[in-house]
Amino acid sequence: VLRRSTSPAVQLVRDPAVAHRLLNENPDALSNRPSAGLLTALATWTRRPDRTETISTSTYGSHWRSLRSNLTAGFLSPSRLAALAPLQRDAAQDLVTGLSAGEVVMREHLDRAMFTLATRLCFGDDVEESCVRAMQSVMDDITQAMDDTVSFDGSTLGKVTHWRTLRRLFGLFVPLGVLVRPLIAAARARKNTDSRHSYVDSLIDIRIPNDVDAKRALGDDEILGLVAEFLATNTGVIVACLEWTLANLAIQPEVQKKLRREIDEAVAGEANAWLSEKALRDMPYLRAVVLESLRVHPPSPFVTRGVHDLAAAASGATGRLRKRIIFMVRDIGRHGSAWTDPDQFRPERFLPGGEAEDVGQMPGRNEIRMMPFGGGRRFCPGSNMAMLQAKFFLAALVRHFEFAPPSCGIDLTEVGGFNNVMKKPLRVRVTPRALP
Ligand code: HEM
Repeated sequence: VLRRSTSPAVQLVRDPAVAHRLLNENPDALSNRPSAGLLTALATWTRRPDRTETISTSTYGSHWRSLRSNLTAGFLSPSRLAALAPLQRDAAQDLVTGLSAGEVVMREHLDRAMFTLATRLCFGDDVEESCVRAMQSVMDDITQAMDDTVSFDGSTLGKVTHWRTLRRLFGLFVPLGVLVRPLIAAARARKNTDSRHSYVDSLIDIRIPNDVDAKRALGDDEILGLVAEFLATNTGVIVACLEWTLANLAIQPEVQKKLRREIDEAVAGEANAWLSEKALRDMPYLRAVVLESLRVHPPSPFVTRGVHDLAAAASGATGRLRKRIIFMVRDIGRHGSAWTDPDQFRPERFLPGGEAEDVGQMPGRNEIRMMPFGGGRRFCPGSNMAMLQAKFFLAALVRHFEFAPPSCGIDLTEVGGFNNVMKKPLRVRVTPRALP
């Protein structure tokens, strides 16, 4: 009885047509994730959880809008994305240099490269290597603790377990803070200098609308939460996407060869050995390979929405959670009504003339056939950057190496958590290429 009276209803959505109808017909009701409200307050012992909100946890409204537009219109604007190139090249160069012939477990190399790049984007390029690795280790623990919250079912017993997991999760922000607070202080100290291009610099500058004093700056606790969100979103999901893509390329050498041909031709037209953002945009097969990987193995396997009490929402509060809707992103991308041979990895479907020639990374206006970056108002604001990173690193790897299955073969079993990663980290046989 208790369980029934306290647990919100849960609706699982696996059908692309139903996902499209729900998101299109209910943009207001589906503009929030389920709030953890009381549980978060208990776990953090804070009365003002709104003061530690990130973009993903903020309620739809002015606070969320300010944080999100700082990321999209400010930090991820096209000109800023173009300015990323040197940092990307350094990270790719380190990744390529670190790989040698033989059987290699790719995840540790990819994690290291992507995390180093993420910290540079976040804080600038003068963070000590030992600090970067220490942050990586704490962020690994945070990701693990987040995965442990996935099984929360809303039951009373679940709430007790969930509360403990949340406490552990929030406890990890203490060691993260020890590493990050000095970097925030250093960024505040360089406030009036020209070398201010990092995400933390942008967070120091923004002003948040506020009922009390019109606009206010973010405090260090809030910046810490946003930094953790940035480091997590810029590492785990992109690494998962690269790992799944390489696994499929190793299994299908003809797809790998075709991709390599396109990469070699594109590099031949470049002034240096790395592909520019413009060149990456003009590579249909590279785009098709990454999209097919995101369709078959979406790194974020589900997307949640919380339908809250509308009366309370009208007065600015989140309101009691009435219903939890879970869009099963993986099932949607493999639905038999939208795809032929949905489980097969076949990038050609995204090429002109293919069944998905008009499908892109975001849901279409008239239909949804896949939604690896979510949909509706809370779709992923980093999708363009994610595509750019995935394509750039994949092209660098396929240009410099050939990838083949190891003696034990490749196991495509998935682990369902917040991030959909390979159960057995990918091991591949790597052969360096003599570059043309
Ligand atoms: C392959 C890489 C990535 C994948 C697959 C991915 C996927 C997703 C998904 C499925 C969501 C939930 C969307 C929804 O609820 O409708 C999301 C949200 C989000 N992502 Fe990404 N993401 C990726 C990379 C990034 C990057 C690089 C950034 C930052 C630069 C980023 C920042 C965010 C943020 C801040 C949210 C919360 C948005 C909000 O609540 O308004 N993501 N992402």
